[in-house]
Amino acid sequence: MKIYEKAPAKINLLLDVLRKREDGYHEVEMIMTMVDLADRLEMEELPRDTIIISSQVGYIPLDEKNLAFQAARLIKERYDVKQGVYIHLDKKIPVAAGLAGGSSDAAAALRGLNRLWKLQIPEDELCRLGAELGSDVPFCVTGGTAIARGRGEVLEHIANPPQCWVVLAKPPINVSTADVYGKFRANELKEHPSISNMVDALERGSFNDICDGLGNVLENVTLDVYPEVMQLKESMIRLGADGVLMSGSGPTVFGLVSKEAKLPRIHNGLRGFCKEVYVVRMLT
Ligand SMILES: C[C@@](CO)(OP(=O)(O)O)[C@H](O)COP(=O)(O)OP(=O)(O)OC[C@H]1O[C@@H](n2ccc(N)nc2=O)[C@H](O)[C@@H]1O
Ligand SMILES: Nc1ncnc2c1ncn2[C@@H]1O[C@H](COP(=O)(O)OP(=O)(O)O)[C@@H](O)[C@H]1O
Repeated sequence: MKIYEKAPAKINLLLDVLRKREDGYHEVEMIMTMVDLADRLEMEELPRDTIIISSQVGYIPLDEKNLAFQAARLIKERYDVKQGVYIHLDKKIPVAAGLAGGSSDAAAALRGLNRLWKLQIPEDELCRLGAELGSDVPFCVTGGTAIARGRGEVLEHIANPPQCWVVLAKPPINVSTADVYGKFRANELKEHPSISNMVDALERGSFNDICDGLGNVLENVTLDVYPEVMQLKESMIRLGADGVLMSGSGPTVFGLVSKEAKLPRIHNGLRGFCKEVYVVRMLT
C-alpha cells in the first residue's frame, strides 16, 4: 500500500527572541502559519527492516541526515515497528530557506507512518516525537496558525489569517539557522515586535493590521551578512506588496498581497533579479 502526505512550508508572521538559554537554544515567541507551497511524500511499506529515502532533487541528503529518515527511524524505534519504509520526497520547498522544508517533511513522515502502520499515536505525542527532531517540527505536525514558545515547540493555536496572496522570493544563498542564532545578540535588541497586537489583528481578521504588525528580530542578523536580502525586501515594497518580512532565519522574503491584480507586477519585477519566486495562497 502507498500513502501520500503533503508537507507545506511555514512562514513566521512574527519572530521574537527573548534570551539565550543554558542549553544553547534561544527562548522564542513566534507566530507561524502555513502557505500553499508544499513538498509531497509518497510512503510505501517494505517487508525488511530498512529505511530508504529518494528525491527528484540532488541537493538534499538522502541518508540518516535527512529529517524524514530521522522521523521514520524514531517511530520505528519507539513503537517497535519491524517493517521498513520507502519514502520518496517530491521537493518543491526551497532548501535552507527559512521555510521549514525539512521540518515539514519530518512532520509529514510522522503523520504518514502513523497511518501506514496503524499506530494510532495521538497528535500531541506526534508533536513530542517531532520536538526530538527539531524545534519547528511540532508546529509542522499540527499546521494551522500558532504562537510558538519555548524553543518553538510549545504551541498555542490561534485564528488563521484572512485569505490573501503570499509572494515568496528566495535569493540564491543558503542560510544556516544555527549561524544566525549564533550571531544574534539578545541584549543589543532595542525593540520587540508585539505578539499581542498580531494575535489581536488575526482574531479581528484585519489584513492591514497583520501587515503593520509583521516583525522578525533575526532579520537584521541575516541582512548584515547578506545585503541582497534587504534589496529584495525593498523591491517587494516598491513593487506594491502590502506587508513584507524575512521568514525565520532567512533568506526567503515573503510579501502579503490582498489584491490579485497587483501580482503580475510584483512577480515580474522580482523575477528580474531573483530566480526563485513563488506566488501562493495562505493555507487557511
Ligand atoms: C528560525 C526558525 C523560525 O521558525 O526557523 P528556520 O529559519 O530554521 O526555518 C526556527 O526557530 C528554527 O527551527 P529549526 O530549524 O527546527 O531548528 P533546530 O533544528 O531545532 O535547531 C537548529 C539550531 O538553531 C539554533 N536554535 C534553534 C531554535 C531555537 N529556538 N534556538 C536556537 O538557538 C540552535 O543552534 C540549533 O542547533
Ligand atoms: N527532507 C529535507 N528537506 C530539505 N532539507 C533537509 C531535509 N532533511 C535534512 N535537510 C537538511 O536540513 C537543512 C535545513 O533545511 P530546511 O529545513 O529546508 O531549512 P530551514 O531550516 O531554513 O527551514 C538543509 O541544509 C538540509 O541539508
